Amino acid sequence: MADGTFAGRTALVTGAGTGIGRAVSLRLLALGATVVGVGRRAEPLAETAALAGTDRFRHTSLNIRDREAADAFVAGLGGLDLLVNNAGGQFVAPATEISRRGFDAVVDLNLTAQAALVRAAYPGLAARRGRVVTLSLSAPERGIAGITHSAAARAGMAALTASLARRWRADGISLFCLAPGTVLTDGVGDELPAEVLARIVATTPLGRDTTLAEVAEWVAALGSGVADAVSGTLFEVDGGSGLVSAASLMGQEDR
Ligand SMILES: CCCCC/C=C/C(=O)SCCNC(=O)CCNC(=O)[C@H](O)C(C)(C)COP(=O)(O)OP(=O)(O)OC[C@H]1O[C@@H](n2cnc3c(N)ncnc32)[C@H](O)[C@@H]1OP(=O)(O)O
Ligand SMILES: NC(=O)C1=CN([C@@H]2O[C@H](COP(=O)(O)OP(=O)(O)OC[C@H]3O[C@@H](n4cnc5c(N)ncnc54)[C@H](OP(=O)(O)O)[C@@H]3O)[C@@H](O)[C@H]2O)C=CC1
Repeated sequence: MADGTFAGRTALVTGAGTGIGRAVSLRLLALGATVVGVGRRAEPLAETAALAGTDRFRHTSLNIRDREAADAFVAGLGGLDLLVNNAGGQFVAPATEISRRGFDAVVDLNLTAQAALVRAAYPGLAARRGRVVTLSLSAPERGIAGITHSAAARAGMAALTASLARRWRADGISLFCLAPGTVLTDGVGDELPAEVLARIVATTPLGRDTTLAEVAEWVAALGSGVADAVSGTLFEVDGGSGLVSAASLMGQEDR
């Protein structure tokens, strides 16, 4: 992306204090954007701010699952050029061991709360002919044993993205999902043991992880408008890992 691509543009990045959200925020800032970063914890956001070293990064503690707070916050932003729906995640467990509350928590985080953010951002996005990029998982509609709750939620978000793309095209709004392969963040390291992660990376057809820089560049590109000839699409930038059974990788195939 060329320097200054995002000059004068404002992006909201959820989960901006860590991993992918931090890398995306720093890339957008480098391209000239004003970035509003949110997450539940203040400390990681402050660390991103220190790394950014610019007052174009504004940050606030916000739990996106707190619907009233999230709606009010997004409404207060006004015009919005880009929403990066990055805050998300799950826990690995056999489907039969996921409690009702556990299922609901993961679906709330990865579908309901994200959808509500997109809805809340609609007036601001329409005012700027903006874009939405939602971080997802590869081929969720094919199923991912071990994280069945998350696969269901991500497939729902992909369907919502496609549905809204049809209608919101008239407002000049484009929406995308981006599914990276394994990105070696602290977050994924907390979720999966190192040997499982190493096995997943080794069996990825491309034979490597997806780098933070690659994910950040893809988000920036989709957010910039270069892909506006399409909308509603889920892009798998995963080295082919979506072609390999996540079930067998995670040892959850029988549950
Ligand atoms: C091939 C696979 C590749 C996968 C690639 C994906 C990578 C990533 O996604 S990287 C992101 C990494 N970070 C995360 O995933 C962390 C995300 N986790 C969370 O944000 C939260 O843990 C949560 C949303 C999943 C749950 O939040 P919260 O509502 O605060 O949860 P509670 O602690 O109140 O628990 C609610 C409910 O869930 C049950 N539960 C929680 N953890 C587990 C677990 N490990 N196993 C089973 N059940 C779990 C918990 O027990 C509660 O249920 P009840 O006990 O019935 O009350
Ligand atoms: N790393 C990987 O291999 C892959 C990751 N992804 C997806 O990419 C996204 C980012 O992943 P990654 O950077 O690796 O993981 P992280 O765990 O580092 O990122 C999750 C971020 O979301 C924030 N967050 C979580 N829950 C909430 C909430 N309720 N409200 C506000 N913020 C919240 C967290 O901050 P805080 O705790 O302070 O709220 C954290 O900054 C996730 O959606 C993940 O599922 C997809 C495919 C692969």
